[in-house]
Amino acid sequence: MSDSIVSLRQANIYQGKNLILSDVNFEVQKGEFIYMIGKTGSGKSSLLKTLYGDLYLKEGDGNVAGFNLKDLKWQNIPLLRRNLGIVFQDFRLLTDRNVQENLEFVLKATGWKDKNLMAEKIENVLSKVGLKSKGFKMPYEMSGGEQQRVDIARALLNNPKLIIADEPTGNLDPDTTDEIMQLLFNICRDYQTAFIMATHDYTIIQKYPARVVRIEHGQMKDVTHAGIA
Ligand SMILES: Nc1ncnc2c1ncn2[C@@H]1O[C@H](COP(=O)(O)OP(=O)(O)OP(=O)(O)O)[C@@H](O)[C@H]1O
Repeated sequence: MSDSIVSLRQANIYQGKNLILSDVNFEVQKGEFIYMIGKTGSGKSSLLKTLYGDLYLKEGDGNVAGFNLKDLKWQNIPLLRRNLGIVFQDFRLLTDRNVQENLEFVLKATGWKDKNLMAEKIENVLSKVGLKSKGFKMPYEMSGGEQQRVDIARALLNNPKLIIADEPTGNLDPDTTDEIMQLLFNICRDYQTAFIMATHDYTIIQKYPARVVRIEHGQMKDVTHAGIA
């Protein structure tokens, strides 16, 4: 079986009629950690949205976790998302529900029914992110770092092959950023989960080196060995 989790070939990425990125060729293998850098407005989010089916791939070929982006029907988008984890800068937790209920909400929405299995799974992902027995907490009772851990736990619920993280440390102080980066790298190593992480923070990349792609002038380039400055 192929270990390719993402494959884009000669992909052109549009926002409406505007061509944002052209001729993108991008491969991600199982268990790979990749940083995506680029100035504000360069097209990072547009690319990530294409990978999780929020933007339609009009030109070129694309495959993500076994789903062909080119003939992805809207009915199949939830199925694609079930194979991915998505982590945002602003956590996006439901503020009127506790941690347990936030996670249960996602499980139910993705077809889980058995109460005991759901409780087991929730305990399992919370322990993976170091929040065992914190299920009763409300989001507003938690620090930014803890909320980001819940967001990561939520992304892990369906054992994704790929986690897409759009600036996951953007709202965190340097110490908490460190904790979250260690957590992401541990998940990548222990479960062979691939990561694509958009970031503006080059100190993270220096501290936790991995493959780097840069989005610039409507193109994507692999700059891992070229330096990031
Ligand atoms: N919904 C939209 N409709 C039309 N154009 C959009 C839309 N979203 C983004 N764009 C445009 O697409 C281009 C790329 O934006 P995108 O959000 O992908 O950049 P980015 O690199 O993720 O930026 P940032 O680092 O600020 O998040 C920008 O010119 C932006 O104005």
